[in-house]
Amino acid sequence: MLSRHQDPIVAIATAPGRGAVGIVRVSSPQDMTPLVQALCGRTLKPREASYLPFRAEGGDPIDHGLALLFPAPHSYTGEHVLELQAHGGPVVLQLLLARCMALGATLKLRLRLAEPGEFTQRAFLNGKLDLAQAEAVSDLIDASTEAAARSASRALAGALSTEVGELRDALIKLRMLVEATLDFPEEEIDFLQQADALGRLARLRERLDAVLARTRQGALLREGIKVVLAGQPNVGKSSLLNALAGAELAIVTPIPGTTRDKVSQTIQIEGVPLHISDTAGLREATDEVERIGVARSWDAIEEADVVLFLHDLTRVGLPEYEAEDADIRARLSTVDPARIVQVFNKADSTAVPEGQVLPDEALKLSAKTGLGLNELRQSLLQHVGWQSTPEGLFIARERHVQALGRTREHLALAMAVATQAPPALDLLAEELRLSHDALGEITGTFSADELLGEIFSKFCIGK
Ligand SMILES: Nc1nc2c(c(=O)[nH]1)N(C=O)[C@@H](CNc1ccc(C(=O)N[C@@H](CCC(=O)O)C(=O)O)cc1)CN2
Ligand SMILES: Nc1nc2c(ncn2[C@@H]2O[C@H](COP(=O)(O)OP(=O)(O)OP(=O)(O)O)[C@@H](O)[C@H]2O)c(=O)[nH]1
Ligand SMILES: [Mg+2]
Repeated sequence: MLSRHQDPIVAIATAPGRGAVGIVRVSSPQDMTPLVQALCGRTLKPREASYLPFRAEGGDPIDHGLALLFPAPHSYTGEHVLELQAHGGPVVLQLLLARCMALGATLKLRLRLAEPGEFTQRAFLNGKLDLAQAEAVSDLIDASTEAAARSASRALAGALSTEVGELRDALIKLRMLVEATLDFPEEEIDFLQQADALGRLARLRERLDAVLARTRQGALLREGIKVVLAGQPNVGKSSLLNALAGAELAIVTPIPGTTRDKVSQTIQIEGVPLHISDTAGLREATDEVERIGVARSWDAIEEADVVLFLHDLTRVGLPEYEAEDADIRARLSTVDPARIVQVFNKADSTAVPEGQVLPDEALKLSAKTGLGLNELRQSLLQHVGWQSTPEGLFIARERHVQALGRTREHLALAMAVATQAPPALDLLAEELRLSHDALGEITGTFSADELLGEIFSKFCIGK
């Protein structure tokens, strides 16, 4: 039975709507000469643009455009690819698409509409791209900042894949040593001493840590961070959101309890997306609407990467104000302190109470004048471990960070086993296998054959 991955697929490749040029693209594992002949009225030279009419059923042209044939395997998908580059009107492109589908039926090609990402999926299945590169294609298209686009392009060119590949090669060498000792005990390979397996493990983990750190940066750039503005009513949360966003997004009034719903906006600092939420001031709510708003504030705090706990400098020290702040502090005690940043707002005001000593790490700023906002921005980036635009940054995903984390865990377990005397070789082999599996998830290239190939190419099995 033919799998759905063997069906020819077709889609409009360009964005919907009007455009100067629009492309309909077909990818097929089978030769496309009959389709090309019927549609273009002639055969095409490989990888050469031909200007010709795209013919409707009766022979009339749907449009005149450029046809391009990329014979397999030298195409984006690794299959035969036909591109019809037409005028970019939505109706023209729909007609071309429908014509391809109709010809597919007549010629019994099993041609169907492509699913989202299916051309790139084929590129992955045919080894044109690995999984991390395929993901980078999508990240490049979705990039909303220059930094994101540049780093997605680097990932597409294989920056993450290369790093992972180097780790994988080192891991395979280690596995070879251990598996060989297991499989050929008569060889009496004392791999621990002779091959310095422990040293190799330690070096591998060091390299892994370096890749993990860079991958985290890449993931930050892609996923961004969730920042929540929290604190008593009237401390200036909405004013701070507006100041950071540079727009009047949330309503600001001197009336405590102005904000009731969560107001969110994504801004960027040094290309890192910050998803900022302004929330209802935290207090014992006086009505049903506010009560729900405050409950949402707490939900937002739970989910945040960073909580900006805002205070009002003009009121610090006042007994009633301090009592309210203490209540909030008590409830915030369940939140990891590393996620909380203390911010004292209204530093522009002359009414700052005398003799007030602020915590060392606290930030003083003014949402009104913008004083201290740059320090806040830097502090936010620092808080999530952003290192100012390192050269060669590649975009990455939380999935990659997680996979590298699991790779590291199994490596640490392997090290623990290897340090025992005598080491339990089967356990060691298992932890290394699990580590290798986790690493392989990133590029999607893991296969047992690869490992066996390495082992048997280096050892003389006939001995
Ligand atoms: N018109 C058009 N532009 C496009 C694409 C496309 O499919 N069509 N792309 C995609 O959506 C991107 C380019 N990606 C591509 C990747 C590989 C090959 C290709 O033909 N590869 C062959 C030959 C390589 C070579 O000549 O060096 C190969 O891999 O063997 C084509 C496009 C962006 N621009
Ligand atoms: N002097 C001074 N006043 C400020 C500053 N920031 C905010 N305010 C004033 O403080 C009052 C409350 O500001 P908001 O931004 O609405 O405060 P909030 O924390 O969102 O209040 P709720 O929505 O009620 O929780 C307004 O009158 C602002 O003009 C500041 O930096 N300096
Ligand atoms: Mg508000």
